[in-house]
Amino acid sequence: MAKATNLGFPRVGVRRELKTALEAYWKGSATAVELLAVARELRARHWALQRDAGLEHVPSNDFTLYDHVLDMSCLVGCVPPRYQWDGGVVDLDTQFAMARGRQVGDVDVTAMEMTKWLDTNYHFLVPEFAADQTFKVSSTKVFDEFEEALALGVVTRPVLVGPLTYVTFGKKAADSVVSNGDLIARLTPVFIEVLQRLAALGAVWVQIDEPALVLDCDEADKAAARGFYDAVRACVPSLKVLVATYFDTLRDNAAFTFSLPVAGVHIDLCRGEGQANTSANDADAVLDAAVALAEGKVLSMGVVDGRNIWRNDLSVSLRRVERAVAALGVESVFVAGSCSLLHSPVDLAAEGKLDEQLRSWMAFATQKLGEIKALSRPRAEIGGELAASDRVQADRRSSTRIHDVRVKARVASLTDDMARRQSPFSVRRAAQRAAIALPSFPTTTIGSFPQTPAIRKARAALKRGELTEAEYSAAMEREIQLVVDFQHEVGLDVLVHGEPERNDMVEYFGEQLSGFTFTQNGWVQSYGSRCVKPPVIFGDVSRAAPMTVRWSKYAQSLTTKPMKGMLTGPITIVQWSFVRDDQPRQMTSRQIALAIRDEVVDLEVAGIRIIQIDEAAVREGLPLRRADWPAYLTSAVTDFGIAASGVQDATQIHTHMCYSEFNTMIGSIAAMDADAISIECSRSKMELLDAFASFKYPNEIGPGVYDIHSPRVPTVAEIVALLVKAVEVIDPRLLWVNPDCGLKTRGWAEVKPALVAMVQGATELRALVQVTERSNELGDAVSV
Ligand SMILES: CN1c2c(nc(N)[nH]c2=O)NC[C@@H]1CNc1ccc(C(=O)N[C@@H](CCC(=O)N[C@@H](CCC(=O)N[C@@H](CCC(=O)O)C(=O)O)C(=O)O)C(=O)O)cc1
Ligand SMILES: N[C@@H](CCS)C(=O)O
Ligand SMILES: [Zn+2]
Repeated sequence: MAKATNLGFPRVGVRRELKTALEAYWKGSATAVELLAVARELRARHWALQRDAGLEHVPSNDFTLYDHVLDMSCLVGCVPPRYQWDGGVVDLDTQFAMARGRQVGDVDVTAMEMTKWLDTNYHFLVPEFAADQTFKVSSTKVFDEFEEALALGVVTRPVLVGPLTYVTFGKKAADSVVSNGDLIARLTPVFIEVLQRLAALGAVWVQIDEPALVLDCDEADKAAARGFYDAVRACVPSLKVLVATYFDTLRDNAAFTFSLPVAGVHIDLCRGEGQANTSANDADAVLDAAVALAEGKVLSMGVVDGRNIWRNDLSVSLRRVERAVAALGVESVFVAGSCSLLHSPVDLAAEGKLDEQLRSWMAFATQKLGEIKALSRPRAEIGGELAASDRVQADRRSSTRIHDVRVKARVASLTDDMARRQSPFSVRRAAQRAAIALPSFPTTTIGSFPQTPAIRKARAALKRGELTEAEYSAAMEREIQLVVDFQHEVGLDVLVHGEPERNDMVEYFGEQLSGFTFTQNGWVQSYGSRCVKPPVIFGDVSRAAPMTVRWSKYAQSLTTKPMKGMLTGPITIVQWSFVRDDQPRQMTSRQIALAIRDEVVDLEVAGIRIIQIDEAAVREGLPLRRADWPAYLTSAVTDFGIAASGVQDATQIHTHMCYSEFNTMIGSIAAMDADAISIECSRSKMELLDAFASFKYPNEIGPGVYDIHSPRVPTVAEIVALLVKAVEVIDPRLLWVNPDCGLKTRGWAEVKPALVAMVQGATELRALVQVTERSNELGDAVSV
């Protein structure tokens, strides 16, 4: 009936083969040839899988060794000067230096900035545009991979990040007056050269990803994008271009997008309907509007959710496909995932231990290929699939496992004052200063310490039944002792237990909360070789028993210094889980907020005086359209308040957020009213602090002083320079000193010197800036 197509497939491999190969290469235990062989094998496997599933359009260049936006920067030769690129083809080690920084011999370069890909937990490397930025074709990857697939008998649809999106998410040098339009114009001949070469190699279709079109778009940027697509049409008329949009609907950009001179447009028909962070969009209305605009074009229908694991309701989706086919004709409709399947785990068949009923409700990337194919076929041919899908949907709807009347009653009985601390910040601050003795510029870390192979081995052994619970606990307690000893030795002021017992900051809580289930191999790439296994929320959430108290209590027993309790907040748990799609996300996060509140109160009762509730993903969850922000932010602030406000004034609540631009939501961050917040700042050289400074953020703040996502060890001078920048804009009495984020991805060899440098930096700052606290009222501090 219609064409079965796909926008992108996960790269890591069902057993995270790419991760293993990359990390071996970085460690020096594998050669580039070995790494590239693994990559080639993965590509071949994934192309074969898609071809064998019957897909007619299979993507290429969706694979990457690190990040597809980094690949674009290499393709167009956008390599910042600090990498001393020779201007030829960007080689492997230059690419990895851009991704991770490099510190070898005399060479010491920082990595490029990394940030979230729209509202996902995937991180991309932010393109950097110099004032006089020029572009030229500087990589052969997209051609090589097209030819590689061709040799295997698959004519693929190469994928490129579109110029509007590439430029929108890039960063211009501070001294630059170049506009997005200028950059798009400079990129146009480079793209045309690439597209001409692809056409010459035999490409029929090319997919140009423009998720920027689901954002609030500038008219000038849209005009520049039109100029680009006009030029492509004129210069490469034989190539059919599919403009792919996803993660939200096009709304006021729909008419513009469908008016572009391209062969097809892909739209996301899964966001909205209770899944996105947006006000619910009626997918039928979105589809009807698109069909009306798609005259003469292919409409690619993103009906299979690329960002969740629930099985598709084939009856609902098929009706939509049939409506589009009736209006546009069979040749003009593609069936597809809503976005690249990059955001889904690879294969449900790799799950040996999932509860059978829950498993029957799920589909991972491999299963989604089957759903796409089924939806492309005539109704008469898929009777069996439709009946099975209807059974699954009915089973899920009527399951008693989903609903818990006690949880619903507790949410219904919430009152406004449960979301507010007892006293305002200035009163709490006085109580906290009396209860917790700290120097000026107190030093702390974000929570995790290196997750060493020994820790992971112990956990794997526990899972296999080779270690008893008691043996595992003893091993984790030894790790905690080690981490506490180290923090004493270095001289940190507020200690952490190091989170050795956690596989992941969200999955760990998901494993202990009712209403969640979790997978064995449901890995999804987060950045580079780093993956997460998002837990699955299938029902009402509650806390069966304390989750972290025993570890924090044990850690506190080892020291007289304050031991910070460590929790993950409700918005982050929702954002980094696969979320139920049968109720609004706000209801799910409210239930989790109550569970976290109980844990916070239990930590306080256990003697923990500082408790951090990580809301690392609160910015990432911000809806893509401004119109949807108020509802999300109001709910997020309330959830945090509910989680944080069960404690006394003297208990200090911290929060932590990473990789975010905060300008857009600084008022809401202030309204969360955490006593202290730590944020990522160092890759952006404290630029992110500007939002806090210009807002006059009222509470305490710890701007990250070194980048933990890079193996590079910072110098004391660098840290002091960043801190001096920070005291220029932030009241010094409010300033904390901490890294950007948790240290779990680093090794001790890097963490030790880095934290020594950080504590030394704080000491030097104390000598440079004396802070006198004359009263509890802020605004009259003296800094010299
Ligand atoms: C802070 N960040 C996080 C994000 N999202 C999360 N869900 N969690 C986060 O912490 N998003 C933003 C940032 C940056 N993103 C990440 C993402 C991932 C990591 C990371 O370190 N991932 C680890 C995997 C962590 C994990 O689940 N570990 C498990 C399983 C370990 C394992 O691989 N076991 C082996 C056997 C081990 C052996 O025998 O030696 C196996 O199963 O094969 C655990 O510890 O138990 C990664 O390595 O990718 C960080 C930041
Ligand atoms: N407490 C967590 C926060 C990461 S965002 C950690 O330190 O890893
Ligand atoms: Zn973080």
